[in-house]
Amino acid sequence: MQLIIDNISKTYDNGVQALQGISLEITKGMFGLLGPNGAGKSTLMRTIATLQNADSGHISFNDLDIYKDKNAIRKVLGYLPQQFGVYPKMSSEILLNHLAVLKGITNKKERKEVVHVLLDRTNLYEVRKQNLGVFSGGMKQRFGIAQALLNNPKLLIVDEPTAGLDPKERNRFYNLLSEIAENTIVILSTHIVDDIKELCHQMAIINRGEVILKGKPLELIEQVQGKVYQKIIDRSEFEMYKSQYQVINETFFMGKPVVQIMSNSNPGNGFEPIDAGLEEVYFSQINQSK
Ligand SMILES: Nc1ncnc2c1ncn2[C@@H]1O[C@H](COP(=O)(O)OP(=O)(O)OP(=O)(O)O)[C@@H](O)[C@H]1O
Repeated sequence: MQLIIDNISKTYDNGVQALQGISLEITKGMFGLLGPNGAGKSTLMRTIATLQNADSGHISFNDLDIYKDKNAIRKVLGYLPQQFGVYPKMSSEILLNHLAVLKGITNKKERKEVVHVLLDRTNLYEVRKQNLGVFSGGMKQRFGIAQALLNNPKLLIVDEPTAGLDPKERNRFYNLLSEIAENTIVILSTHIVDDIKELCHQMAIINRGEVILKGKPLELIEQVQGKVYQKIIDRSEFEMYKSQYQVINETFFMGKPVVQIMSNSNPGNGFEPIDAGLEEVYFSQINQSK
């Protein structure tokens, strides 16, 4: 199973270059696409989902050119968009049943079974008669996954699904996604570093429409380990540190400003080495590509 994204570019009518020569090879399992707001994640997700065309480049799934045969790809595709609206006065069972009809499950008995299996799998079976309007954010997202799984997809695209979920719901959602990823390609777009850390065996960071780093999270972390230092400073000193060091992040520790830098050797001057993780990988890339 393989999705190949080859040199995809897209400029919107207003002149924004949302994607600039994106190339990625994605295999079975969970792939994390990480980037700040406006990086181009949703544009790429919609493009893969065949909801909009790229200006140039190719995308193929298992040797199938997705633009040449959009229907073929739609048969094997599940998609949870960033803004997923539900009918608030409908129950999850009824709406999922309607959506199943739209996806072509015409046999009533089969449809009922599929709907029940999916509600059960997303932990919504008990609340299947409740109106979607009273669902929490996490429940709505799980319903979003249930509808995306209706056609038993081989490629599942989820666009920023964990924003706004509390830690418990986020964990529950991670469990669901990782189970699906056992035999599916799942592309998870997110600006939340923890999502990638917990779930993905392969990842890419995109910024301003370009892939600025790709690889396996653990290997990328290894590359920065031993090179990140931090120091509590005075707020007024930020600019000075920025001019003297390769600052990757400005953060806080118990309300005090902390500056984090990259350095191949110990910079001294009160800086302490830190155990670098994916966050440091992310910030070092994003801030370098500014
Ligand atoms: N339909 C559109 N018309 C014009 N510009 C657009 C359109 N959609 C997105 N853009 C612009 O393209 C760029 C990439 O947007 P996109 O939504 O793909 O980024 P994103 O990484 O998903 O960000 P976010 O997390 O904020 O959704 C942004 O500058 C955005 O303003």
